[in-house]
Amino acid sequence: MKKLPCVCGVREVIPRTPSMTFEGKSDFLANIAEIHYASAAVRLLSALSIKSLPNNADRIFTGPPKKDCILVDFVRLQSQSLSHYIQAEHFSPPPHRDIWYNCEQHVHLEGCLVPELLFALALRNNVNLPSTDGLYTSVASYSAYLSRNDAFQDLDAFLSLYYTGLSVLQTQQDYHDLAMVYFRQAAQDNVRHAEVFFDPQAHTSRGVAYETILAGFKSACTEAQTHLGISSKLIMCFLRHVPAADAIEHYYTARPDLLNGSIAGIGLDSSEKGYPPELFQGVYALALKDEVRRTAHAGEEVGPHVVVSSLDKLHVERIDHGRTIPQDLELLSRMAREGIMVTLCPLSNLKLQGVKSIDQLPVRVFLDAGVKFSINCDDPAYFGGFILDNYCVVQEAFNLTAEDWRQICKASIEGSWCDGTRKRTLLEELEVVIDAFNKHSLEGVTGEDQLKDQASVR
Ligand SMILES: Nc1ncnc2[nH]cnc12
Ligand SMILES: [Zn+2]
Repeated sequence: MKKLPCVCGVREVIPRTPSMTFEGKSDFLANIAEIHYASAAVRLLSALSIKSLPNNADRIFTGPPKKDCILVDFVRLQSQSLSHYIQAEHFSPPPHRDIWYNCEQHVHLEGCLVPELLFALALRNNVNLPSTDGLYTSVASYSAYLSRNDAFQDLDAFLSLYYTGLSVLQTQQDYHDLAMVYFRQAAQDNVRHAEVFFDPQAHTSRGVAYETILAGFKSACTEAQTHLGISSKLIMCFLRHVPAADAIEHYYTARPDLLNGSIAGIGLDSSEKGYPPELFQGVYALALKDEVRRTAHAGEEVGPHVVVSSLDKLHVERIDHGRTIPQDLELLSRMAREGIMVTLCPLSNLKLQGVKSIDQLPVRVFLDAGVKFSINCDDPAYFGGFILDNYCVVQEAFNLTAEDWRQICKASIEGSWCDGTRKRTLLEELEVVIDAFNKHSLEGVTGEDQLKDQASVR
């Protein structure tokens, strides 16, 4: 059997030869020469229940994948048995991979605190992570951490883990590093414009200055633009479980940045049950008066009435999640009529038990009803993947056509808060990739040819 030159942690598999197969775990591990990219290595070892690195793969690299490597879908590795996964037919990339040219509007930067950064920052800042629930037992307890991620009962169970981990974030550099985890992956996933959430109250309540958080995130946005070509906007979210007066106080602290565009708008997140949108009418009225952009999480765990209240009482321009919208047919047609975009987060809804399977999400319903929506990753460090993983699971569940994807990618650009010039550029670029895809399809290029093309580009 051919020796693998290297294994990389991304979500698609490019076989060196279409016939390459492995007999099982031990064969697979025996043929890894190097594991490249720490997060992937950690996930791989965890997926295979391996406690330490195999002898012949004792070098772990960080940074972008090398060209000469085998790319492995670690996300699927976690959910399927290795023997199932390594069948040759699972080695082809999704057919529409090339036109997944996208914008993302629903990702929490705090939700990008991947285990390797979490534990590195705990060391860097001398933070003792709690071990009472057996979760953070040592700086090497990645597998405990990952297995916890697979067992969230609901949103609040996840949020308790999410807020606990934030204690490692202390300096401007920490916030910069956190945001760069997202932007680096986004660049690999073909994200061209990203609107990213952050929760200032979750940090100021621990004594971190608002200015520290903002400076770290802003410098990462600048780096993403300069080095990765990704434009971005910051959206500050208010925490529903914290009294609304605190949201108003934070609004005034951030107001100069909201008015000068350093922060593009406001959002509302955290526990949905028991904290109706009405509680936050005051702060949203301030934003409306200041002509500051507004969005809110609604319809993630609770029914469509919270979406209606968010529209009517908070005057939001977008709905984050909106999974339950189709339960109210009048609301469904209103969303289409008023062109209000929904930022769906498939893997998040799956992991937090909102749906039993991805095909229960309203992807086809929204497409047919003309509701604009984008596909997003929410908290990728916790839910098993970044944006492309979400695109992959949607494709698997709904078997969408190139035209469906065109509609989704177009909506994700049109529903963004970037200016008209940037939108036009992105829309033009999208048409170029779709034209190339259609031309390829007409010419009858086979999946295998596309695979070869992609492998040679890398
Ligand atoms: N999925 C989610 N819902 C509500 N608040 C959040 N904060 C981070 N992720 C969230
Ligand atoms: Zn969210």
